[in-house]
Amino acid sequence: MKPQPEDNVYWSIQSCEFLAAMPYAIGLQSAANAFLSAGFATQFTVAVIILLSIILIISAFQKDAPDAPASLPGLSLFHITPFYKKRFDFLSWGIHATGQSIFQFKLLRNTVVVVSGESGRQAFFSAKGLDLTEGFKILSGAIPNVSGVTTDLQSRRIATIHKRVAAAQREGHLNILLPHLLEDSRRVMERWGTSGRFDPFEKIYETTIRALSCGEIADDHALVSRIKQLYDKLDVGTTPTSILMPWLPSWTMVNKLWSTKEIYDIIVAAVKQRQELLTRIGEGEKPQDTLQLLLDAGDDRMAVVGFIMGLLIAGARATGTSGSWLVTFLASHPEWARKARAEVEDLVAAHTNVRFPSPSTPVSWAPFATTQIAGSDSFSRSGNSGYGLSRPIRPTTLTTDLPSFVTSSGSPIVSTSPTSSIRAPTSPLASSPAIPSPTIPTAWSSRRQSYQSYPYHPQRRDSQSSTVTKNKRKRCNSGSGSDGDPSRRVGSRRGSVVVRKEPTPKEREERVGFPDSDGEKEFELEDRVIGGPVSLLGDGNGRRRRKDAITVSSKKTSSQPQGSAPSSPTTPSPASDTTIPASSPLPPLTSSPSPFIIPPSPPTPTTPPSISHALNQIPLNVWESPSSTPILDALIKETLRIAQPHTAMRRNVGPEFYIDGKRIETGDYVVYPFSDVHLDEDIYDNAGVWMPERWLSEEKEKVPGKDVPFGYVGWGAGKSMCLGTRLAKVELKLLIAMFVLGFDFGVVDKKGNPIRPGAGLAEADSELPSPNWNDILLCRPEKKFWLGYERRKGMEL
Ligand code: HEM
Repeated sequence: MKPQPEDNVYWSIQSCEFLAAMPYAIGLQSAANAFLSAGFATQFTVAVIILLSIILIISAFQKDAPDAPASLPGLSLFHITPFYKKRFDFLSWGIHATGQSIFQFKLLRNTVVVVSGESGRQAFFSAKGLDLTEGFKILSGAIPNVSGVTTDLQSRRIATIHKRVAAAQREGHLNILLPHLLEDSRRVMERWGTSGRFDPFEKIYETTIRALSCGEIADDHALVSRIKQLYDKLDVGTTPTSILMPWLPSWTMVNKLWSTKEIYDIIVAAVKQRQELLTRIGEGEKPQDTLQLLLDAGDDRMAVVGFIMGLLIAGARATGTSGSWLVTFLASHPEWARKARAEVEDLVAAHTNVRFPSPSTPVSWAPFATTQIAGSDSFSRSGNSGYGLSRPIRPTTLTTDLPSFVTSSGSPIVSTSPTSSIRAPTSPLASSPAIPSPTIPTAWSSRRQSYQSYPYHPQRRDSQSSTVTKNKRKRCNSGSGSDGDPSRRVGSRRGSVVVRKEPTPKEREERVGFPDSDGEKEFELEDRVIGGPVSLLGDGNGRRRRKDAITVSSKKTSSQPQGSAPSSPTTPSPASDTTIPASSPLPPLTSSPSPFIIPPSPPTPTTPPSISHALNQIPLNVWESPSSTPILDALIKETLRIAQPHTAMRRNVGPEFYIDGKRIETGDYVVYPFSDVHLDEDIYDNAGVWMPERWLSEEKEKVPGKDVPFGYVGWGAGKSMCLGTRLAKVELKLLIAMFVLGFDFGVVDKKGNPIRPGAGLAEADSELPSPNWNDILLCRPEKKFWLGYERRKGMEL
């Protein structure tokens, strides 16, 4: 019987025949043949593309639920690249395109909800279900991905890491770290030579490695540079494909894997090296650094490696980036560099026995009279005037301030005599080179040696310490130093006792405040070494503390507990105090063969005091006290506001909840761009302009964002505040202090010419570096720039 058309089976067969014939009709059969005969890589790629297309088509036809955030218009495939490559522009566009403060888009199968506005921000930072670690996993690709070591960590492991981060920032540990951080900055800056130019985004990062790792890495410059390169490769390898499809064997993915492996190997080798050292020295003195802290806490090797790998990104990279921007802003705003320099000089005057000359020392900056090279960025040019410019920062659509022109001319006039007259500077920055006292001993030179005393250092000298230490102790105990003149005070600092002529009240007054760019000042100080000891005591736990600083004067001999900074943040009175505070953290000195430290050599009376030596004497609590460092604090705060392009990323681990009436499903990713609050003109006047003064207003109500919930999020907010704030702030302050005391500097173009306003104001202005919020990690401007610098005459780093 002939099948009838109504017969379902008949029509099914007919349909099948038709479908079977169709590929021939449209050429798909030959495509299928080509696909089957292609290699695996092609087959794989084609399969992925087909799969993605299906997902995209399906998602394009999905309708938003009534209480769901508005979806971005357009095909979601086109949202992926801008989210990673032009994030600031993309998110701003999203808000305009949807007309909503909260919207969503798709990253393949992942829903990402973007939150903005005050109430959205409040909900975002307070929501219990929003998890930072889960959010970063998929949305940020810059973290080296080693499952179980840096990613996919159990919450117990994460809690342990947080505990260790806190331990690494306790006062005792920071006190130990402080001189090492200064020494790192000194070594890095010493390598720059006396003048030249450098790319801050390449060079500043090098100073931030030690605090979160160990001497084995931080003391090896080649290794530090290599790590920087490898983390840069991770950044470059962070493409949408490598983040969203990590299983796709693309070239960037392979590169990323390779870099991750190399970083891993470097850190594993350093940890192994330390463990071998510990076996060798047995009960002997252990190194005192963050790695040791982790090992002492009983963490296994993988936990230690994970900590260092992860925090070199979360911590060292963030600190390096902020440091790079800080020096860049200072280079563009000499008036602030001057203020920072004056503040640090005041700290030195108030808390140390080192006397740099009066801030009004007459030096006109003549940069680059001699040419040296920092890294490969060499250039040569003859002497010229300094840079000076207040410049606007315009992340995208932002307002500007008016540039002000400052200039300098002439050659440096540097006195080498402690009693010479000093003329006022004409350069904005070149205000106060050191007139080194030839009689203050350099405890720092001995500290430099301490770095050679690591057991793996080729020049280690183990056994020379005890006699030196004993001899010095004897000299000190003789109580020499009192010459009966009450205006002279005597202090003991690491192997020396210094007699200093007390400055008159007028002289003291002149040292305080910002340098007077026109005024003429004279200053006279006398420093005389009369010998000196340092005694150290162990604390019974294998750690040594420097014993009391010994102070001898015509009236009294006093001692002060050592090794701990005074707990009160109040600033000790400067020279009127007869005791030189002994609270600055110094590497412990001992007669035992330490793997970390060797005792100081006898003081060399002719060596000038170095900046790092001076800064090291400033107690930790002074660095941390807002009343001691208002300028440095304002600089940091403003820099984090305007040059931190962070987008906070979270995943809702459940349950679902609402933000601004819009439902956030369990599993959704939620992001909040910091630009939403930090560039908000309603909170910050001239929000796009770098203006540290906004944080210095004496009237509380004028401090921006004071009454706005989470009005400033530079260190995070809510339950995910930055856990490294304390360390990062100290690191940044030390960095600025070293830089402004050691150098005159300014922004230069590729030919090495200072970028400054003048006849061609508009061009010069457009040349100046301005944060690029589309660069999601560094905020680095698209146009390359350099900082030109010249070492200040007479200043030892
Ligand atoms: C200038 C340097 C630094 C800046 C600007 C900075 C900024 C931030 C910000 C904004 C957050 C919150 C991120 C978010 O909400 O998505 C954060 C979190 C964090 N930071 Fe920092 N940070 C810096 C240095 C450091 C350092 C040195 C460490 C380590 C010692 C560190 C450890 C962390 C950790 C562990 C978190 C995650 C906290 C959590 O999981 O709740 N940071 N940081």
